[in-house]
Amino acid sequence: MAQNPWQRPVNRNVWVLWKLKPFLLTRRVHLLFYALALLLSAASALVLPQGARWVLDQGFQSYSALVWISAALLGLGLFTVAMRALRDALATWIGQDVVADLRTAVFRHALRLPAVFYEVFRSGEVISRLSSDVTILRFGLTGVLGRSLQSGITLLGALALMAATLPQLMIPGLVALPLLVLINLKSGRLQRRYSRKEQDYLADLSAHTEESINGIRVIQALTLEPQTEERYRRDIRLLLGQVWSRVVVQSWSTFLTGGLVFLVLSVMLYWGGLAVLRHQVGIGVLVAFLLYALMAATSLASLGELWGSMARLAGATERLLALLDETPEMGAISSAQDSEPTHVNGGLPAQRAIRAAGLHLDNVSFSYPSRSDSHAIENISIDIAAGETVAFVGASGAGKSTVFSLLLRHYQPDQGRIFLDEVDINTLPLRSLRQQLAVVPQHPVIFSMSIAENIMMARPGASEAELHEAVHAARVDEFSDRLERRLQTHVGEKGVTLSGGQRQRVAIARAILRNPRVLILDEATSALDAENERIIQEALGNLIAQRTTLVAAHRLATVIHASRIAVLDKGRLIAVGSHQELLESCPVYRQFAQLQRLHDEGHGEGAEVLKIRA
Ligand SMILES: Nc1ncnc2c1ncn2[C@@H]1O[C@H](COP(=O)(O)OP(=O)(O)OP(=O)(O)O)[C@@H](O)[C@H]1O
Repeated sequence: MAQNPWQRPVNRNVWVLWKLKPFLLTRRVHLLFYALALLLSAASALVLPQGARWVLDQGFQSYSALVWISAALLGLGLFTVAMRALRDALATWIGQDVVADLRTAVFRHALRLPAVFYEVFRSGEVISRLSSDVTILRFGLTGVLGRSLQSGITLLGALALMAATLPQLMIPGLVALPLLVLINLKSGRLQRRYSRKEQDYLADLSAHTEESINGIRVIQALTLEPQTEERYRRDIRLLLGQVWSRVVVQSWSTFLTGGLVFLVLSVMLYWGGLAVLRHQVGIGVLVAFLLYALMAATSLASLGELWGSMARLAGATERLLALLDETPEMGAISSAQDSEPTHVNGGLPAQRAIRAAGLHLDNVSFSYPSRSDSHAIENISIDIAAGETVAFVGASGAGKSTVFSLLLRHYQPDQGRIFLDEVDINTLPLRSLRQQLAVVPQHPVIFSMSIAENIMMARPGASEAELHEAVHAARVDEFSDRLERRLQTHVGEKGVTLSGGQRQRVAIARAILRNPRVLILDEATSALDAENERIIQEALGNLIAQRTTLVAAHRLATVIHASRIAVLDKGRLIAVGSHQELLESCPVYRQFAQLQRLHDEGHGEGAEVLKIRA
């Protein structure tokens, strides 16, 4: 089972439920009515044994008394069930509302957690918390808390009325009480432990399920179905093992508590019966007392059971609230207006009237938190003028994507600063920074919606004309026009119905529509064939001409268009210059160019470009 710091919150105390107070307090009026209904339903239930006492002692003495008593029983019964119905309806209402708020708050927070968080925390676990833990909370808040309160009130009321009716008969109950409490405490503790593990195994199961379904093609291609199935079975077995242990403890506890309660009741009946036989007390008094004893015992047993459920509830609450305690990214976007790109060129077509931005990296070093012992990039300094196109080349793992992640502030440099137009990006609001940048990643993320919606998410307020302009510039229309529903075609989960190159074109259209000041192309055209890459390069040419562009590419044909080329080697910037300068002065670049030439000649692509430029 995977271990990570977030998986098992240390403190599982039921007092964690207190932390739900802010969510509950927004429903004060409902809570007030709920408390009233709870009190009244408990009180009316406590009156019933008094009615029984009266019936037995006086009810059968005249016809009119019998009529009155029957009518009173009907009235009291109706009142009790009405209060119960009101109590349950309010509990459900409040519980569902609170859970909806909590769920929204956690989801909202999860959207704003930094990249570092998701490196350690598997997305499946976040999903598990938002689904299975929320379900526990939903049933817990509506059922467990309400029933605990009801049982608590009934227990206190029944004990008080027992003491008022036949105090001496309470002795067997008082003797058995410590034993009952002990059994309940012990079983509660054990159940808590098992249910905690149960939740962790469940989180693991969801994470594995998500991973397997997401990677289904790899699993099928590697014929790993039996192994994956076996892992799933093992997860289920572990989960069931915990459930079984919990059920065994629960059953033993129910059996022992129930047995003890009936023992006590029998002793009470025997002693009380002797007093009735000796005419020391009326039969109605004894029946009322025994009814209260039964109520007290039932409430106590249900409180014991609820203790276990309360622990489950506390665990689920803690797991959800632990997410809320995580620190969001610095300057996280808080409202919808915050994330809307606010371009100065308003309704103008996307490509016009945007000012490029200058960039300056000043001695930047960074290590990923999970690999703090090695630098992903080290002492990088570079000045990039507004409107310039700089290509970053270097072997896989040299640090190209890391530079881009730092620019987007997904991570903070350990050392050094990054300036956008001479302003330290850390001093910029995140919204302002990110709306000036657009990234076309190597593996674009496509959502399960239409092609148009996927592109429009880059700028939700864009006009139809702007959308079509971006679609055409990125050559999306070349494949969308062949589809029956054109841009309205649904692309399936993660865009499975599109090819890699088509997904890249959708991402390029997004960037064009976003209309940024700095464009980042991270192997953006790697999945395109030479012909399509040439077409897209042309389209990007327009876009690139008016803004600062950073390109990471393995293909020389792509890199060669840049104004300058920056060569990265194991996280260090070892040379910056034009293609020709680097060919002459930088052995690493020369080797890269040679390898590319061989590759391009081997594939018959790009060689032309190389010859013309070199
Ligand atoms: N999230 C991460 N956690 C830990 N280490 C990482 C992470 N992402 C990248 N690295 C490491 O940082 C170094 C730089 O990676 P980066 O992705 O920036 O390289 P790259 O030049 O973009 O490579 P490629 O051309 O293969 O995309 C590599 O050693 C990589 O293993």
